[in-house]
Amino acid sequence: MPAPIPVTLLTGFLGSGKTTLLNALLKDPGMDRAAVVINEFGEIGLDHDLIESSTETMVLMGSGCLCCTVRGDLSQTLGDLRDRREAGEVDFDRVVIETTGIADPGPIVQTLVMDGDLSFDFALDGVLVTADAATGARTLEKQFEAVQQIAMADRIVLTKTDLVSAAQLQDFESRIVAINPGAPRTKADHGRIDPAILFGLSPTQESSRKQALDWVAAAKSKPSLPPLSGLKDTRPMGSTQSHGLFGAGPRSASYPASHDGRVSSQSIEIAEPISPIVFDLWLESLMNSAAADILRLKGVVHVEGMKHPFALHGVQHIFHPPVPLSHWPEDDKTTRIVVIGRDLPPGYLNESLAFLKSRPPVEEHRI
Ligand SMILES: Nc1nc2c(ncn2[C@@H]2O[C@H](COP(=O)(O)OP(=O)(O)OP(=O)(O)O)[C@@H](O)[C@H]2O)c(=O)[nH]1
Repeated sequence: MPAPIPVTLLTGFLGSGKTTLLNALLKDPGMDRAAVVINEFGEIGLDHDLIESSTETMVLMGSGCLCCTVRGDLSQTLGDLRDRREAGEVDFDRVVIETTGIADPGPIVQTLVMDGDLSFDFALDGVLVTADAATGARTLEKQFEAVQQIAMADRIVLTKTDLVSAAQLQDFESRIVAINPGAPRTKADHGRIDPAILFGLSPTQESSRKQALDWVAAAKSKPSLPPLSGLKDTRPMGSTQSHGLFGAGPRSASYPASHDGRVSSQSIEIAEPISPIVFDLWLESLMNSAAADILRLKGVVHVEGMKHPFALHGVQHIFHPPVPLSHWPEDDKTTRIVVIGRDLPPGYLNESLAFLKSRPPVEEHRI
C-alpha cells in the first residue's frame, strides 16, 4: 500500500502571518509538489489571490470556518484531490491546509484522523502555528481560539519579531511556553524560514523520536504550570463535582479573565513500565471525564510485557493509533507523558498522571 500523503495544518490567529509564510514556503523548490488547500471565512475568498502560486494544485474551500461548518467539505476536498491524483490529473506529494485565523484546529485534526475514507490516503504530518510577536500577547488575552491554536501546535513560527524589542519577544515566548512547553519555536522573517524544519513533525513517526523526547523534556522543565501570566485562578475549587478516578472533575463555573489562564499542562516521567490495566484505566477515565478539555497529549509509553514503547499522540479525544518505537534504546524504560488541558481544576492533571504510578491490586489466592 502506498504511504499516506502527509498533511500539514497551518493555523494561527487572524493576521499572524500564515499567508506570508505560505508564500515564502511555496517559493522553495522543495515545495513545488505541494497541494495547498485554503479555507476562507467570509463571502469572498481573498487569501488565495494573495498567494503567489508556484504550485499547480491550489484549492479554495467554500466560505465558512473550516473547524465547524465545513468539515464535510474538507473531507470532500481532500477526497477530490486524491481522486484527481489517482487519475493522473494532478501530482503532489504533500498537502498544506491554511485555516482561517479563527479556526479551532481540533475538529480539523479529527477529520484527518477519523474519516475512515481519508485516513488511508492522508496522514497528519503536524500542526504549524504562526504567533504574531507584535500583537500575539494581547490576542491570547482576548481570544481563546488563539490559546487553543498555540496549545495544539507541533511547531510555533514566531512572526513579526522585527516589530518588537528583545524583552517583549522574551515575554511573549514565556507566555507561549507556559501554554505549550514542548513545541519548538522558530522565527520567520516575513515568512522566510527553512521549510525542512516545518515537516515531519508528528511524533507518531518513528523518525521523529527525538522530537517526541524534546517535547517531553521541555515540558518537564515546567513541571507544574501555575495559572498563567501571574493571573489569579478564579475557578471555584469547592464547587466542582467528583468524576472518574481523579477526584474533582474538570467542570467549573467561572474562568479567569485571561484566556491563557484557562490552559494548564502537566508532565510525568515513570521509570518502571506501566501496568497495562492501569494504563487502560487511566486513559479511559481521562477521556470519560475530560476528553473535550484535553487539548493535546503526547508521550512515549512503556507498558509491562511489551518489547518496545509506543508513541502516544492525541488531540482532544482523538488518538492516533499507537506507533511502536522499535528502535528505542533497550535500557531506557522511562515513560514520559505530557498533557495540555483547558478549564481543568488545579491539580487535576497532576492527580490524573500520578495514577499511572499505581499497581493493580494483586489477587489474593485463598487456600
Ligand atoms: N513586519 C512584519 N510584518 C509581517 C511579517 N509577517 C507577516 N507580516 C505582515 O502581517 C500582515 C498579515 O499577514 P498575513 O500573512 O496576511 O496574515 P494571515 O495570518 O494570513 O492573515 P489572515 O488570513 O487574515 O488570518 C501582512 O501585512 C504581512 O505583510 C513579519 O515577519 N514582519
